[in-house]
Amino acid sequence: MNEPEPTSDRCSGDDQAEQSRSNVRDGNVASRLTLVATLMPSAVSIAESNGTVGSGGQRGYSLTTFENLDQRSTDIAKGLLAWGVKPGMRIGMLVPFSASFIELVFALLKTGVVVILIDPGIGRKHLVRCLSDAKPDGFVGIPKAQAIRTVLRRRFPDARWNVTVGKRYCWGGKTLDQIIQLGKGSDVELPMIQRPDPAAIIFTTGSTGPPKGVQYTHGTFHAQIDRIRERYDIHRGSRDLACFPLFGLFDAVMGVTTIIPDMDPTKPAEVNTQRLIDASEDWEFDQAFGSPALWNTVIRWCQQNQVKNPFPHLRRVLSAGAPVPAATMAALRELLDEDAKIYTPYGATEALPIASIESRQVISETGPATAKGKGVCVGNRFEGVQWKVIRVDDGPLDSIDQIEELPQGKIGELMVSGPMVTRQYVVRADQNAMHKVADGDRVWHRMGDVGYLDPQDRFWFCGRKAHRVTKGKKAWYTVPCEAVFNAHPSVYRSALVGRGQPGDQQPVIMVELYPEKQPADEPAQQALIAELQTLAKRNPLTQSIDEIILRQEPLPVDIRHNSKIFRERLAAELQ
Ligand SMILES: Nc1ncnc2c1ncn2[C@@H]1O[C@H](COP(=O)(O)OP(=O)(O)OP(=O)(O)O)[C@@H](O)[C@H]1O
Repeated sequence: MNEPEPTSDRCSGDDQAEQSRSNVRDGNVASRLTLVATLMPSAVSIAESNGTVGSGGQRGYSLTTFENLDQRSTDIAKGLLAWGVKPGMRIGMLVPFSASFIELVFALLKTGVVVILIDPGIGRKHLVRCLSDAKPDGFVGIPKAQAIRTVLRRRFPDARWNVTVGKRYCWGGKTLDQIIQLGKGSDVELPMIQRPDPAAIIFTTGSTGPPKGVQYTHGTFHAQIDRIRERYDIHRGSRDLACFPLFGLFDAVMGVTTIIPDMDPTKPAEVNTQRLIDASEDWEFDQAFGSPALWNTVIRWCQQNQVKNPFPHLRRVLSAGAPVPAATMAALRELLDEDAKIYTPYGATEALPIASIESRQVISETGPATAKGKGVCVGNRFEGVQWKVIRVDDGPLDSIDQIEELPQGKIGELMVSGPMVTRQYVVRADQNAMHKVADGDRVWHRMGDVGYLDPQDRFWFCGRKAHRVTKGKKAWYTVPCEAVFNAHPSVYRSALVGRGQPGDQQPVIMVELYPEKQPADEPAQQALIAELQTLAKRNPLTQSIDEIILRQEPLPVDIRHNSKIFRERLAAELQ
């Protein structure tokens, strides 16, 4: 079960000091929660809006202290072990993001099982397929999820350990209450877990093919937590508005209060901003984590309602998963305290966090370069990350001897290594060959992103490797080319797509206009296309792009970030 890990994944000096100071018993990432619970037992760990509103207009919250969270997750873990669940089994989580979700994930980690985590935002079809491919030994799920699991039971032949969070109907297994009772009455010991032991399988978004199941070890989580805490200077006692569910898990082990707002986390663009403002009044949160889609909605709402300072205590905004345009950053800054910082971490499910940039740099320096087609600067590396830009290759690269590292400034594909970089896919394991490069003890992960490094060792993202358009030796990259068209005032967003087979493609630009800028008739449409063609001709990056299509419908994007354009679908429309 213990795979070899690079030496850099071992405890850092700080970790060791913290571990010995606090008697953290093992390498289980959940042991950090136990440590926090001993340091600040009665502090609020999770405040979850419960949908009630008092006579004075205040919203009701269900509160969980760190001690409660630690104790209940231990009871559940012991109950699962007493029932017969074994470390190393794979258990799927089918509980929507909530205090209960956080508690259950810690419980499963304490049990030593491998938690299968899937963002429901990836859609029903992908969800069932991913879960089935992960071959779960059981599920922890709400009644609705267990009912669906029962109907689809042939897809999950090994799923025998099923816990229902709520009322159990005709399907087997136990209820969560029964598990807690079992745990309370049991003297079973929690297993000793080491950092290289597997902790979770987390799925990618599936922007470039079906989602892949990434194996996280406890060490991966430790590295993520340490790097995020250090770089963003996060301290115990902070209060985080968690609009991006998984961050609630990190908050708990950092001693940060998680405030779960009244919103559907799978639809961030539909957030009700007034409810976030209410949460700010109630909790004075100083940190918030959300996707760019969420911040866009917040900005628009505040502008329309002339709300000037919606979150007066907020000092740290983390916006992850996709680039945040300079204009969005500037608009968000307008709403925040002058000292507030807005960070955009860069990374992928397989490797997070890799780099980060702060809004001031984007607004004053890198954003204008992005608009000219230089790519999106995602910032400099987190400590412990190593990266290389190598010549683009569409095939596997088995070992480090097969790569060709490119000089600074040249566009190639990015590969990374470090303790936060996962070593393998365990679902769609065939993809390991395409993404992993062996280098002695170390494994490099090929991000599937193209771009270049600048003289300050910052990475400039130029798009996905799979989305580049090629003709002979010539390549067009999505982000730089699209930026040229996005600069036109009528264009909301655009997508570069190839007509034909890779290596012999014609670049085509598909354009989504602002709704109010739709041309009224055919001549107006032709005039707009001509303007865009002139814009293309003026820039060496795009001068060979002749074909421009104005789409009537919006470009297809992922729901999770509302920004990852499904270019494969568009390409299929063209063929
Ligand atoms: N700050 C950022 N700026 C630009 N792009 C980003 C940023 N952060 C993440 N990304 C993009 O998101 C990708 C990682 O996304 P994720 O792990 O959710 O899966 P995916 O790559 O979209 O899906 P799949 O691998 O299944 O195709 C990165 O490789 C990069 O392309």
